[in-house]
Amino acid sequence: MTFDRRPIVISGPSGVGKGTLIGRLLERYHDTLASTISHTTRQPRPGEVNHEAYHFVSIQEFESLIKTNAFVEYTFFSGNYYGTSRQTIKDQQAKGKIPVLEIEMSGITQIKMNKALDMRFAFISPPSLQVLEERLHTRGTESGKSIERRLELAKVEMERAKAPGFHDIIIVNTNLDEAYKELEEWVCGGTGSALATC
Ligand SMILES: Nc1ncnc2c1ncn2[C@@H]1O[C@H](COP(=O)(O)OP(=O)(O)OP(=O)(O)O)[C@@H](O)[C@H]1O
Repeated sequence: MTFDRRPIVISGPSGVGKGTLIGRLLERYHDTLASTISHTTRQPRPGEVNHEAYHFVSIQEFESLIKTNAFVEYTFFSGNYYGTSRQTIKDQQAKGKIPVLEIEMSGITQIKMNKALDMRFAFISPPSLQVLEERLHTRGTESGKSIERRLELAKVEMERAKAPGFHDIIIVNTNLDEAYKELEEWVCGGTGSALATC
């Protein structure tokens, strides 16, 4: 039996529940799936451990990595760089794991432009922008301005996600358990089944 070992890319607007869904997936399938570790130039938050939460680097280091083509995708957001290195994908594959990437829209475009990369893409959508706004407020991690900016970006992402074939699956996260089940089925089952152990 052959299994689909392609890296899994999960995207969606900020606050839609990606982190929550991916957390569940990785907890359940930790023997098979592993999240990649991004590079960032932002400061670590309390409790964030270098090389676990992120690879924290200086702007100079990040820019020199860009020049050496070290990233499959990177972006500059809110004054900081964020990127996924080729190395973090290889590291997880070397451990026999299927890499799971959580990235935003421009990252997907960069990955899709690179024909040498073969990944599969899931988009997590909120039921509505209003619900998304409520979740961001409830999470309590963002200022009013930051929520506004995230909602603006969400509109663009949701519009872009409608383009046929841009994502392999769109999961509407209305009910968390149902959205999780749909994600798990996509990861584990159907044609191009990813996991032997699901
Ligand atoms: N189906 C759901 N119903 C209600 N609340 C939800 C649902 N899914 C997630 N949430 C809540 O919404 C908030 C945002 O979720 P989460 O932090 O996972 O989003 P995210 O997409 O990872 O955001 P970011 O990209 O900013 O990290 C959290 O407080 C989470 O508990």
